[in-house]
Amino acid sequence: MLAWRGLRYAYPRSAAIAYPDFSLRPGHHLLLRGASGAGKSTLLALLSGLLRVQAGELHVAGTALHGMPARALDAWRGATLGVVPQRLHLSEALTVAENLALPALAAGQPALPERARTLLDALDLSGLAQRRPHQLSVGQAQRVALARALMRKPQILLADEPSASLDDEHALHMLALLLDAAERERCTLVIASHDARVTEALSVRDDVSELVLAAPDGSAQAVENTRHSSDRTTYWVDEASQ
Ligand SMILES: Nc1ncnc2c1ncn2[C@@H]1O[C@H](COP(=O)(O)OP(=O)(O)OP(=O)(O)O)[C@@H](O)[C@H]1O
Repeated sequence: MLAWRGLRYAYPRSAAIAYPDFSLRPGHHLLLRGASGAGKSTLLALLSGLLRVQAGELHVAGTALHGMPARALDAWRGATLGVVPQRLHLSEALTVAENLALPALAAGQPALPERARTLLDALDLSGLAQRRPHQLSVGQAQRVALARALMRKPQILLADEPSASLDDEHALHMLALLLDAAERERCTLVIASHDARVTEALSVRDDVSELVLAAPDGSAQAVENTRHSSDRTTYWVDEASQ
């Protein structure tokens, strides 16, 4: 479902971020961890085709993204990925129902109101379809963003720092909702987080792999230690090579 080899990305006038080769076990979800600046957001942008692969191979949901033209990437992204961004990016000018319709409409597809209703019900948002984002609680807004990400039945659900700025109760609830949604919708969940509460909550699951990126500190050496246990895999990357 997710695999890359020799994957590197360099921003202009910056050293390349080199990612260790990785292949997600079938049926697993991915927790992407790492210090600030280690390259988590860059990796999410590569996985979602927002950044183009500069070097190496990247396979996401059965598609080779390396070498794919930008237009094809756009169409692939809309049909394959659901994204819950850290800042939810709900449109304030639109109602909840309209926010949910947006991904399909933007792709020239029908608005799928039935699908929206089903998701709103499943996420305990029934009755809020005509509200605007500023009329929602933080938790409700997050669930709307999750519903929007699920609208087109994605194969991969990406969540960037889903617990940021949430208290313990809401953070764990959001995590549970993501895992439930992934199970119900049969999609692979990719969570980027440096929240210890998320790590701890996911550590009891035997269907979550972790990829841990360390902040580059100037060392040019790449070191990868792979720790396997019977039911869990953690890849520790001590340095991103330059
Ligand atoms: N647009 C950009 N131009 C230049 N350098 C960038 C750009 N975006 C990110 N970087 C650099 O690339 C490296 C990886 O950044 P990235 O945002 O992927 O890290 P991160 O692990 O997501 O960090 P955080 O947890 O703080 O969000 C950092 O050194 C960052 O300064």
